[in-house]
Amino acid sequence: MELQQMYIDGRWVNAQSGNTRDIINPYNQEVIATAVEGDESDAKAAIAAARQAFDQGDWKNTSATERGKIVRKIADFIERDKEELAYLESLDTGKTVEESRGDMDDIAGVFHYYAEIADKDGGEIIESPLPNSISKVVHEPVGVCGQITPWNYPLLQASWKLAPALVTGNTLIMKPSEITPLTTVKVFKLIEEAGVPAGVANLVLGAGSTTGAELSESKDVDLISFTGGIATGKKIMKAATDNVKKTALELGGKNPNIIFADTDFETAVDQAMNGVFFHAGQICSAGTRLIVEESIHDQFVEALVNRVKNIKLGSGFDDDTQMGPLISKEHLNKVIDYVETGKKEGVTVEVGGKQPEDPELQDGFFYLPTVLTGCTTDMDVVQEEGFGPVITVEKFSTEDEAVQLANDSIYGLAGAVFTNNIAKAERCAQAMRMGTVWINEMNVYFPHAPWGGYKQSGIGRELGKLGLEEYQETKHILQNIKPEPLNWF
Ligand SMILES: NC(=O)c1ccc[n+]([C@@H]2O[C@H](COP(=O)([O-])OP(=O)(O)OC[C@H]3O[C@@H](n4cnc5c(N)ncnc54)[C@H](O)[C@@H]3O)[C@@H](O)[C@H]2O)c1
Ligand SMILES: C[N+](C)(C)CC=O
Repeated sequence: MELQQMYIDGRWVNAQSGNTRDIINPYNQEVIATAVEGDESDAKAAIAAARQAFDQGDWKNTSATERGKIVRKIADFIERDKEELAYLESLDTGKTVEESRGDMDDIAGVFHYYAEIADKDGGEIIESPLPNSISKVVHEPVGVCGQITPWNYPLLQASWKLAPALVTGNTLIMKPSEITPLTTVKVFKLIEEAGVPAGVANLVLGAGSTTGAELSESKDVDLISFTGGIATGKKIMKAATDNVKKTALELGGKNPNIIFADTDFETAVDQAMNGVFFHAGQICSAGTRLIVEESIHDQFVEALVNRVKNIKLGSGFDDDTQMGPLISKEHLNKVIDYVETGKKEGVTVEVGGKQPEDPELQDGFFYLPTVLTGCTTDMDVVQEEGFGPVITVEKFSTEDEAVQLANDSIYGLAGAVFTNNIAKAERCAQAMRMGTVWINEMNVYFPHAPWGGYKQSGIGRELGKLGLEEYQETKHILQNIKPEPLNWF
């Protein structure tokens, strides 16, 4: 594969230092590509290009219709190159190629959605209390946007930032996770092909502590939009204070899934599995905290365990693989430590709880799908985001208790409730302090609906109209149409 380069001011460039980084396939640890490894100096060059393009370029004054057309082209190109993108995403992350194809459909959908709504906002005339005046509210781009993305959904998370930033007339610098840059590099080629002017969209590659930190700290960046872990989010928020940047944070989750006894049993078991073992649980909104009504707890756990034993681990490119590896050795070790913590806290490992022994999986970063019972809210395994194929099971006996357990968390990203009593489901959904609540559903998201977290799961929203507004300033323009002296002084 060709060297993965940065895209700065309309040119594909190497790092100023000349450094590079090997990109590793998590299935077998083979080097799949080499990427240039930028640092602060490359990030500064990209910020300068974005600043110049915003302050002196035409992008912000290009009509929203025209910007929408260009963003629509990006969507079309993603559809055209879907197979290549899906291949790269699976190679880089280990997820099944079927999942990656689904991601690519979602990603094209995000670019289409924002292309479509780009020119639907003509501002608003509002009532003015002053005589002879016109009062107007308009939206304008924020300016230069830093965008930092994680490794679990590399291109999906990038699309949630790129599409709204571009249609609203901002300029941007994106920094993908240093371990999964492949699809983001490819999409910048499509951005170039679609005719986005030089300097408007810039790509830097490199570690968070260098390139990412520079984007968060720089006084020339007006907005920082970050998706990733809570610890990094806190650092970014602190770094952003210096020039009071706008800050949008999409952070982690520890997402409860409440199962009432009156639910459709088989559906709830199936959805609970999907909710946590999809992409080996490396999903911010994974339903890793199962909260089951006491009367069906044992039966539910038994059904879950029986099915979990049959999950097929393997290469994302094999048709029968249901779950791929974890992203890296470092992350695998975190998941191992997380489960060991649970064991020390007294949980029962019903299934899994270790790495697989299958000789074919020894080169990859695999961990067995794991079910832990006997869990209580005071345990670290229940409170911390494990970000692996591990589900903790708690019991409840009343609706109030279920909601109270679900809300007992520093996180508030997403949650689910399974019941056939819709009034009860609605009451729970209202009481659950989370940015998304699914009723008899799990892990669904689409461009029209806002996504984001309550509490420490983040600040702001992506997707939907709110996801567009993150990239806009709001201006009130008041015009006196019959100016006269006030004669006050
Ligand atoms: N809320 C959401 O929508 C959402 C979506 C996907 C992932 N996530 C969260 O992301 C986390 C997993 O992703 P991760 O391990 O890549 O997260 P991470 O925080 O380690 O890294 C995310 C990005 O931040 C960069 N970074 C690291 N240190 C930095 C610093 N000091 N300054 C600036 N940038 C820095 C990294 O290089 C990477 O690009 C999980 O917690 C998951 O829940 C949240
Ligand atoms: C936001 N989502 C669900 C696509 C990915 C979270 O990790």
